[in-house]
Amino acid sequence: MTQTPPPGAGVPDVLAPARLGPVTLRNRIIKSATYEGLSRRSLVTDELIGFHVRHAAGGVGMTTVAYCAVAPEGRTERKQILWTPEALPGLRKLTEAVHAEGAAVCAQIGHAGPVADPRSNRLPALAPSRRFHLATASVTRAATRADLERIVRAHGEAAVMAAEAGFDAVEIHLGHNYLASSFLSPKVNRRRDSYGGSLENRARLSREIARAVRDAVGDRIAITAKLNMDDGVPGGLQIDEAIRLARWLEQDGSLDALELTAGSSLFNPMYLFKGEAPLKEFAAAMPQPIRLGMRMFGGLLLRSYPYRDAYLLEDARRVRAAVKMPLILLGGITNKQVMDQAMREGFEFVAMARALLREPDLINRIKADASTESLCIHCNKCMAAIYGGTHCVFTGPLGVRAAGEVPGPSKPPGP
Ligand SMILES: Cc1cc2nc3c(=O)[nH]c(=O)nc-3n(C[C@H](O)[C@H](O)[C@H](O)COP(=O)(O)O)c2cc1C
Repeated sequence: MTQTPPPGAGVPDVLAPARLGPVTLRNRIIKSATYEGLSRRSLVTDELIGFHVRHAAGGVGMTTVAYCAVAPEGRTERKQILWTPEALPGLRKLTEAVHAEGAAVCAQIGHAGPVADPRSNRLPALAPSRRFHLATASVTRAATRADLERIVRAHGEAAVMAAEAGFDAVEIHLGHNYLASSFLSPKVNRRRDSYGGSLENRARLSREIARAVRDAVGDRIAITAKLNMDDGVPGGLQIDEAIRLARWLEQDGSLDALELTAGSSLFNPMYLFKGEAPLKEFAAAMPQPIRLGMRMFGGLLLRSYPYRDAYLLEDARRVRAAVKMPLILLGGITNKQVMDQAMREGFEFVAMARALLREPDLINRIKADASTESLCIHCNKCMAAIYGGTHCVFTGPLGVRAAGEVPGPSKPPGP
């Protein structure tokens, strides 16, 4: 006689250890990249180490060092970490400190392309095609074939350095209209060569980068990519094409998992986040002349969207149905119920950003009490803090809750 499986049988426990490629994480919860704004002269600082130690001590399975650029012109701003031999000692100190807290550590690698600030970098921003962009108030330079070869190679070299520095994983940035994602976008990519036009051509750069990273490090570390499902802009990449690309990436075998994201730092940043648009705070944090542009046109760029838990789940379910490779659900994961839902729906991992900026120890609190609710209210004011040390405006730079602060009210359920 066959026994009826207990409810939830076969569904992984989000708090139990899990394999990500060659690495075992202590649980299935990943701190997703939130640009820390804590590097100096493109090198690691003690503040950056402290930031990740707090998240590691707070219970996540893996923390992600945000956006480390593979080329000087690919930094969003000049002080951002760049993969150079001089950066290695600091990165090594960081990975050792995170490991000492029992967490794994991933480095997000990429090229900001048209999102890079050319004034800060003192180099023109690269894009598929030459074009003026309101978000950076500048004209991009069309990448040459030699640029693309150099950038693909640089991703492989960055992954080798990451492995040498002790990282457990790298996450390739294929989202938010950064360089690889801007090639995917029919709106931004107007090329007539083999990198433009059909989806096969627009996807070439992303696939070459993933292949170069795999060829460079093999199975020494895990390799993931953060992939847009929808740019959130008319004429941009949309879910049907993203699904085709996810299938190709799966077939290529270059990646151990895909983290699913959405939105465009060029045209529609709030699509990434949902919730309130922190217009005033953002304008105040921007250097001139972007500040002026932000005051005048910011409302066009930063639109508010209603927030709900697991707000990317609908598109992510479609990707889930199309591929077998491990997937990381991101976007409005704030409590155990939503994490359990993600596991039930077949996602292998969840990734979290704002709720962990609000409370770096949220996962430990959830471990102690599964009914714990996040205190994050999705005001998105943390976004405006990225230029001077990313933090929650309520919690402060050290991620400390106010004395006596208690968990907030429940939010509306997700989809
Ligand atoms: C302050 C801040 C900085 C961010 N920086 C990055 C980044 O450097 N790279 C990246 O891919 N995503 C970045 N993100 C996006 C987050 O990784 C995540 O995709 C997004 O916040 C949605 O997840 P959440 O609902 O858990 O916050 C950032 C988000 C915030 C709030």
